[in-house]
Amino acid sequence: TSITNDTTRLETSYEFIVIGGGTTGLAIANRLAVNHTVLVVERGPDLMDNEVVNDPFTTFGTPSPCHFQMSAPPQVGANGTRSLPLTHGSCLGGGSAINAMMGSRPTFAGMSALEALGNPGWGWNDFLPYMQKSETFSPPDAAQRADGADYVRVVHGFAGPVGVSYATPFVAPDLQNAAIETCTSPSVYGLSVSPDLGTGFSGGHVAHYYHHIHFNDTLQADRRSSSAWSYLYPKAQGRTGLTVLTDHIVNEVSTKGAAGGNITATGVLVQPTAGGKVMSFTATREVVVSAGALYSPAILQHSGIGNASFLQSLGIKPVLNLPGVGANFQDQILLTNVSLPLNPSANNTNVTAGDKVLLGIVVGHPTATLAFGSNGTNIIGEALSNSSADFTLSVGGVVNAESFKAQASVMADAYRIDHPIIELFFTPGSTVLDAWSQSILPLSRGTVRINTTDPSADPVVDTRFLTVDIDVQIAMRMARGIAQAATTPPFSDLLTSDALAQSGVPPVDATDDEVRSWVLATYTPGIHFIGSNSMMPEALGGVVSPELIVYGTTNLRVADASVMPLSVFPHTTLGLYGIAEKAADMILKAAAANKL
Ligand SMILES: Cc1cc2nc3c(=O)[nH]c(=O)nc-3n(C[C@H](O)[C@H](O)[C@H](O)COP(=O)(O)OP(=O)(O)OC[C@H]3O[C@@H](n4cnc5c(N)ncnc54)[C@H](O)[C@@H]3O)c2cc1C
Repeated sequence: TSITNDTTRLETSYEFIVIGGGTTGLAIANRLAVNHTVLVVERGPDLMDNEVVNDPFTTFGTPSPCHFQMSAPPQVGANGTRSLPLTHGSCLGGGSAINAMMGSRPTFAGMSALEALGNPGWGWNDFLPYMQKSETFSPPDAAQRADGADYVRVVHGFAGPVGVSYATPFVAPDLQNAAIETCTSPSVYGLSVSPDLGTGFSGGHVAHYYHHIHFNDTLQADRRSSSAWSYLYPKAQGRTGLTVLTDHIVNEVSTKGAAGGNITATGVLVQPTAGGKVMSFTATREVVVSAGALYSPAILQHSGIGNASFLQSLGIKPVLNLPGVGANFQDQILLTNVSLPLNPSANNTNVTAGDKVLLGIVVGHPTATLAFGSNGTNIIGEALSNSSADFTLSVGGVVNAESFKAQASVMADAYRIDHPIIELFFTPGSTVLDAWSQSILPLSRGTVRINTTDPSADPVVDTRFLTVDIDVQIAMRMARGIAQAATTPPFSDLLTSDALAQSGVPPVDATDDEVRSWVLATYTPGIHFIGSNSMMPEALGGVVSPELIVYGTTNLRVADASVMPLSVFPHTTLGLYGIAEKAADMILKAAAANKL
């Protein structure tokens, strides 16, 4: 593999060009380069030797040279609006080089919803083998098992590049077991204990959680399993056909095509990230856009692919009128910074974790019934069905009301099976224990739009968080779930008696108005951006087909978080490796059949 930031010695033609050397892009490039020439263009640098990036315990908010924040239009707050910068990774590995490595998978119900939205071949049974292909799962050792960790062998992979393991050492087992027991209490969510949250079954479970970290010495010991440390850097992953160009941005995809017919991607225009001369590279087979949900729609728009009248308003000549580009953008929301002071007498129980802190070592997933009572699925189903599309349509979050209704309908069906509605997770600290809660399947939709023809400028990402009432109702339930957990033994026994008041979370008996105000004043982005080039029928505002080919093109694919039309990955990364493996498989099959 050649990794360089110098274009002078590069070939100018490759069979495949992958835009973005992030989570999905490097995984796809690795598979294609086994028997094809591939150029990856990555905007950020190669930080292979940077120990801040490599160390799995420097996570989430730690200053890192890969860590960037995009400013975004203000969103709803308790008393007006709030500014919520959007965090993303820009270096080899992309988001996987800075994320919290919580190793989450979708459920059977979630993948059924994705399939029902018009995506045959994307159900759980089709998708599981691709998640397995990407993974080397390290079963818990005897000590971890004694502390409660478990797994279900048949759902895991044991020969893939991505290391997935329980934390080693198994931090704060007393906290973990107390948190699990508390989540089984009817006064919290009444969850049942699961051996493994990756089986596809949800049904209201809580479990010890694994992370995408190479704790397994056969891969890379104690390194985060970023896509760079999984699919690129290890010697076993070396590919003579693979060239990775860092510190350069793709300005646009070059295309040719007859009017009224499908267009063909012929290559990309590239310039140094720091500015400089524009160069052209040719792709003889396909161009794959993997620049993530914030940037991939912007690249298509700069290429003349998007809402034609919008592009014309910026002076860009439309190549393809595809109004869904940049619509359907979504993110889960997070209730975070809930720091519950630790009871000093609990120190002896091994709850402190020093600086070896991993986010979310215990995760609970209540269903609608467990969160909202025995009639919960009907309450949520009706709320979804009755949600008005008007506001979302007026801001361009969906291209038509049918799209909003179709998405609400498959979400209601997913909840009817057993899909989790909320995630509650626990994180150890030295003097505090943190409880966090995250929404899973939001219905609010925003937009990603360029506002200049300068390809190096960030797009405008208008998230429209919590603009559909059902999302606010679920967020309020999330806040109440944290309050209940913090006051229910044995978890509460680990905390000071005034821990909840210290954290600022409204008490269990707070009024709805108090809870709503606190939620609107404190929520943050979940940083699981998706949807801005959604895989769904074109009539619903879809941008790519189930084969991930951009509608109206012969050989332009998008494969990254932007293609997910629904947030069925509670955290995105392990699912995205599944998307990468499936995309590579489809691309290689098409190449072998000489279709492209
Ligand atoms: C702080 C944080 C914590 C997170 N925690 C978790 C977690 O615990 N578990 C989990 O599963 N997920 C987590 N996520 C989410 C997950 O990391 C992302 O969803 C995922 O990395 C997105 O992958 P992607 O391939 O779509 O895009 P990315 O990984 O973002 O890759 C896109 C790449 O494209 C590059 N690029 C952009 N524009 C251009 C251009 N014009 N030309 C060339 N290159 C370009 C970018 O620099 C980037 O490297 C977290 C994310 C963040 C930011």
